[in-house]
Formats: sequence, structure tokens, C-alpha cells
Amino acid sequence: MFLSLLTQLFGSASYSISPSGQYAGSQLFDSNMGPRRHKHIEEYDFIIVGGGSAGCVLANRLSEIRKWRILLLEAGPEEPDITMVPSFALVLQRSNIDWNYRIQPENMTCKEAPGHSCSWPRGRTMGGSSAINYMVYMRGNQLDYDEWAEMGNPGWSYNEVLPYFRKSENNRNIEGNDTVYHGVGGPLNVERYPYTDANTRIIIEAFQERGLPLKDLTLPDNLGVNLVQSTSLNGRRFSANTAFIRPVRNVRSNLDIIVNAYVTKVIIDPISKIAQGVTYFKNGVYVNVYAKREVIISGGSINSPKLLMLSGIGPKQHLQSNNIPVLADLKVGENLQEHPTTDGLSIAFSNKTTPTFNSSQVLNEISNYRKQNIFNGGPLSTTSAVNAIAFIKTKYASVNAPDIQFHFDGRNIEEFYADTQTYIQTSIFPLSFNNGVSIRPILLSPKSRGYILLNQTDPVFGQPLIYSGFFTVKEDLDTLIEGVRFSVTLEQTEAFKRNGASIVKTQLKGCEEYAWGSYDYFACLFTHYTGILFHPAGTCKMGPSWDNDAVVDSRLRVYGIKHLRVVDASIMPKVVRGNTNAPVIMIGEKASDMIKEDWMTNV
Ligand SMILES: Cc1cc2nc3c(=O)[nH]c(=O)nc-3n(C[C@H](O)[C@H](O)[C@H](O)COP(=O)(O)OP(=O)(O)OC[C@H]3O[C@@H](n4cnc5c(N)ncnc54)[C@H](O)[C@@H]3O)c2cc1C
Repeated sequence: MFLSLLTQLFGSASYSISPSGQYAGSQLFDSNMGPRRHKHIEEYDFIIVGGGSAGCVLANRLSEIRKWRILLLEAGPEEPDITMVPSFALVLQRSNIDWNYRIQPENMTCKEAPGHSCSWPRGRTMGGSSAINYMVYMRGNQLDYDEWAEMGNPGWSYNEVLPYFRKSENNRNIEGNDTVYHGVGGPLNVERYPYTDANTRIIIEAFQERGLPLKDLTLPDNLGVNLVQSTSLNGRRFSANTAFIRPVRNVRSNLDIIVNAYVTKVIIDPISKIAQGVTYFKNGVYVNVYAKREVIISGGSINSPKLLMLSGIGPKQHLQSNNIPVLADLKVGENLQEHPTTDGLSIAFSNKTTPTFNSSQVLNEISNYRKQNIFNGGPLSTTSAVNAIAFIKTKYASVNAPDIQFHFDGRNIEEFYADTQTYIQTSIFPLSFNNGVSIRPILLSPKSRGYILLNQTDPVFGQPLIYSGFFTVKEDLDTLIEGVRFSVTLEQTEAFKRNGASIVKTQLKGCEEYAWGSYDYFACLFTHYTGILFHPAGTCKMGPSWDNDAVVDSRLRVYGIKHLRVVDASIMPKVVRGNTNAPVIMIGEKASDMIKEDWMTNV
């Protein structure tokens, strides 16, 4: 009943937000509508593969040059209306706008999950993962970018990337007054949700009691706690599609967008090694399109390496074993990094701070939300406890930056402990209606690395094989356990005691042999109930020519192939200490400027 109501109310792809924040549900965005005549052009100046966080920025910024013809190819459909509702973030996972990837079974991960395999959602729609994510706006720590520069990537230090964070941002919070670090007037709306529940406030208060400063967590030093800022406007999601594409689509005649177009190969001349275009598959037909200047791959950290490998760019031995002629022998798909955590820890709240919502009240909230033109509150307009975020430094931190981040998300405690795996695999209930939350200590700078391979059975359409490598370096587990120990101390705070909040001590299946609270019990939670923040990075590593692991140079050009760049989360040489969407949007902004610099002499 819940799902059928959602389909009925939010099943189309028609919503837009005007600058006043008004919902314009009747305005249908269709690439064939509007003032522009449809032209059939097979040669463009630039072809962008993937309409996700980075791809949307590139399509907008490159189409500012009116003489350039830009083609954006997206494998998924238009962004459906349901993405707009913050509290529905869970419904979008395992849906038709998720690639529905799963990681391969490994010794140290997901041991209680079906087939020992955890799901790894990625957005497959206009807006990409920014259309299905939790909307947290975070940048990481200053050291992240300074480290990138120190690794031999000129132009990527914190001071050099800061202008690109500001460029895209329209900050409507108090933080927006700080013009050194924030931008106002950019395409990406950033603000806090109009509704905050009591439990979210309890968590923040507890961290403050434990000594963390309440501060703007997007500053260069992000140690502290706060109610986070989000990519939203008036309680509605602001995906990269909403920010960068909707305002220019059907307005700029030099930008063509084709959805449901799955790119299967980059066309590269084997002699000159020049990327000439791409082949995509749509409606059962393969189509070739050509680029006069460049092909830009923005398929995200899983699909960009897959597409490069299918095109002959990758580890020689692996390509040869798949009968793919090798054009560039590069470590594509390696250096995979994530922010691992556990699903196995919970805080239970008492009845006095937990709203009791029966099914009919929830359905009522849903239909109210849909009807309102300007929505300024209500539980659906927030991701609830996901908004309480804290960063701490454990004894394992080797530099002056946090090594653990805390995330929380709503859950029904009784249902979770009655059948934990079923709950993890199937829960889609709105995030705001809960009587407890998960506590997720997240490893910010993992030392372990994973890798991605093509699926030999069906390399083109089959899921790539994702080996996460989580916890293969023991220090990663030790650091996370320090994070758990810190979170257990929240129970001693006045904020928790006064409100009757407590950490649930129920032993989870598979870990019963260890005493709750022991190192082994907590380690078991990570290896058996592995959680993932969905921040894969690093699989097309940026690095100097002397770095044998590098796939792209500091201008994001693929080594050994001309006129081919990768622009997305995969280029991060090291994953940042925070959520990755805003950093990827920054990467898209900076790459757009580099591309303009490289080609503007010849516009
Ligand atoms: C469930 C979830 C929650 C998250 N929560 C947060 C959060 O709260 N805050 C945060 O900062 N980050 C969050 N993230 C991470 C963040 O959204 C991503 O890091 C970021 O969106 C990645 O951007 P990207 O451009 O690299 O890839 P994506 O945004 O994933 O874009 C890749 C695009 O390319 C398309 N594509 C791929 N292959 C092809 C092909 N062969 N042909 C055509 N098109 C193709 C895909 O369909 C997709 O649209 C979350 C991610 C997920 C999945």
C-alpha cells in the first residue's frame, strides 16, 4: 500500500523548483519540448558520458560556450519526482534508478548478508548518485586537498580548490555570510532542512557534552558537530540535475541530452590513440557519435573504470584475459576506497521524544507534502537524524584531522532486532518515523584498498566484480573500534540520560560468542554487519607521470590516450575525510575550467 501510494503520487518525472522554492509539478521536462528545434547531429565538440554529480556540472559549464556543441549521455531515465522528498531516501535504493551493485563475498566483510554480499547503490538517472543520496553537504578537511597536491597534483591544494566550492554554491544558511569559505548565487542550493526532530537535537547535544565544538563542518578544519547543511531547498532535494541541468535544458540549443543511453565503448583510433567518440546502446540499437574535441567520462567510481576497460584501457593482463585489445596499460579499477562502517549498532529513544506515527498518519503526511506548493516543514522535509554529524580524532590519527565521522539514520528498534538482515535488506520506511537510530562510526582515511574487474560472463552489460578490500589492514578495524567506544560514552551524557536514550546491547546473530562491549564483539559487527557510506573513490587515480598507479594526470587526461578525460569521484587519489558529493561537484567545476583553458584559444 505504501509503495503503490508513492508510485501514484511521485511516479512521474516532472518536478522542478523555481528560485522561490515553488514546486512546479505540471512542467514536463522533455528533451524534445521547448523553444529549441531538434537537430540530428552526430558530431559534437564534447561528449560527456554520465549525467551524475560531475557530468551535470560539466554539461552546464561547457555549454556556456555557445559555439561548442555538447552531448550528455545518461544510462538511466529522467529523475523521477519521488527523489525530491528527503525522508524517502531509502526508497530509492534497490529501485529502478539504482544500478543495484553488490560487492563480492570476502573474508572480512558482510558475513551475515545474503551470499556474504552487501549492496552498493549508485544512482542511475539524471543527477546520478546526487539524485538518490542523503543530501549531506560536506567538503572534507583542508588536508585532503593539500595531500592531493603533495602527491604530485599541481592545482589541487585546498586554497586552489576552495574557489570552485564557492562557485557552485548558493548558501542560504548563516554560514553563507562567511564569504571566505562560502558562495552565494551559485547553481547548487545549500541549506538546513526546515524541520528538526527532538532526537536529532539530543544527539548533537550529547556530542557537545563530550567536548566537540558546535561549528560549520564545511570549514577547512572539520573536527566538531552540527546540524548539517544539505543540498536541498525548502525541504526538497536539490540534485546536480536540479541545480545544473534543469535551468539550462531546452534553453541552450547547443546542449543535447539523451537519457536511457548506455555507453558501451569509447571509440579510440588504435594508431593515433585519439578518442574519437563513443558507442551507446538505446532501444535495442547501438549508435556511434563522434567528438571533435574530447570525450569526457563521468560514469562514477564503478562505471568509469568499467567503461575504460571495455575500451582497451586498463591492466593489460585483465584486458587480455577478456580478449580486449590493449590500448593503454593502466591501473584502472585499482585503488578503490570507501568509508566503511557497521549497520549493527543502535540507539533506542524513549517514548517521550519519539513521535508515534501510525500508517494512516504517515500516508496523510505524504499526501500533504505532495499537495503543498511551498513546503516549510513537516517530517518528510528532512532526513531526520542523518542531519546530526560529528567528526572526531582517535589515537590512531597521524595528522591533525578527524579519522572518524559519525552518521545516524532512523530505524524501528523492535523490527531491527527481530530480524536484522531482513530489516537491513528491505527497509524503505520514511527516515523521519522511527523510535531509534543506527550509530555509524565511519572510517575516514582507510588504509585498505579494493579493486574492480570486468564480469567475464558478460563484461558489457553484467555487473562489474567489486572487491571492497575492507579491513584488510588491521588498523582500519582498530580505528573504527575506537569510534564505537567513543559512541558508547554518549550514554553517560546528560542529554541521553535526561531523555531516556540508550545504546541497545542486544547481541546480534553471528557475534553471540563475544561479550557485548569487547573488542571482538565490535570487530564482529564490522565484519558481519558491514555498512557502507556509498562514497567509492579512487579507481581512476589522478597522479603524476612517475606514479605507476595513476590513470589520469592532474588535468584529468587519461595517460596514453589523447582527447579523453575522466571527471568524477574516481579521480580522487585518496578519498576525502567527509561525504563526497560536494567534492565531486567541485571536481566538475575545476575540470570545466581546465577544459576551457585547454580549448578556448581555438573556440
Ligand atoms: C545512497 C547514497 C547516499 C549518499 N549520500 C551522500 C550524502 O549524503 N552526501 C554526499 O556528499 N555524498 C553522498 N553520496 C555519495 C555522492 O552522491 C557521490 O559521491 C557522487 O554523487 C558521485 O558523483 P559521480 O559524478 O562520481 O557519479 P554519479 O553521480 O554516480 O554519476 C554517474 C552517472 O553516470 C551514469 N553512467 C554510468 N555509466 C554509464 C554509461 N556506461 N553510459 C551512460 N551513463 C552512465 C550513471 O547512471 C550516473 O548517472 C551518496 C551516494 C549514494 C549512492
